Amino acid sequence: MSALLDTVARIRAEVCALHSELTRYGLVVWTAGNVSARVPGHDLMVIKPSGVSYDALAPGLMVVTDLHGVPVSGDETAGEWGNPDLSPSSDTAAHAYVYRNMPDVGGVVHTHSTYATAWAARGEEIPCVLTMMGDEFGGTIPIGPFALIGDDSIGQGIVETLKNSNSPAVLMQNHGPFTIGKNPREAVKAAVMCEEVARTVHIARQLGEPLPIDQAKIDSLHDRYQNVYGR
Ligand SMILES: O=C(CO)[C@@H](O)[C@H](O)COP(=O)(O)O
Repeated sequence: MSALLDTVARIRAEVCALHSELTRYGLVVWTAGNVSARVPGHDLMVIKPSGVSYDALAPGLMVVTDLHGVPVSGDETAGEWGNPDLSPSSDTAAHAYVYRNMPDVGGVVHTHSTYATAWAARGEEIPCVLTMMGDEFGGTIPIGPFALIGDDSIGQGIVETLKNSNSPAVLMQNHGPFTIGKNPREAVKAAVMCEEVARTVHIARQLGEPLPIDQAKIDSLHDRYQNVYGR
């Protein structure tokens, strides 16, 4: 049990700190965005509490839930994880559905970053017209279906859209980006990159028609960035 407690404490600190990246890169306003992480080897996840300001977050406020989004109570965890006054993020069901159905995913992020959400509002995928998109997304950033918040609907849309895609980002229609990664830091990185390319392609569109990149070249970019870059 103590190894698990240590692991959860480390992940709570990591998830808490990663929310600073959302504010640092201007991806969120007020409390509208969240990061979660899987607890490896356990049917547990750690996620931001709902409605708490980013500057008030602390590791001990991160909520531990099972993979159905149900908070794990203090009784079950020797009082170490319970936050009786805090609810997990309102997007918890979506994050939990992703962890249940995508076993390789270790982190999930949701924001309403401006440019990516503007593409989502139009229901338009972002075409792969930048080498940075080939690198990070391996193609277009797809649109997911419209889904209401609160149950598995958003999670189903994320999984259905991303399971056959290279992209770690999906723009849920009329809502905003959800990103995944093998760990929460990678999911945050995808959220940062998603907003950056959404902004750049939007600006390019104001000036003319962006040039597409051949799929073979996109595949080459993606392979290099995923397997060679930074190693
Ligand atoms: O999309 C929405 C609401 O429309 C959510 O992303 C919330 O804005 C997240 O708030 P928390 O419950 O995570 O504080």
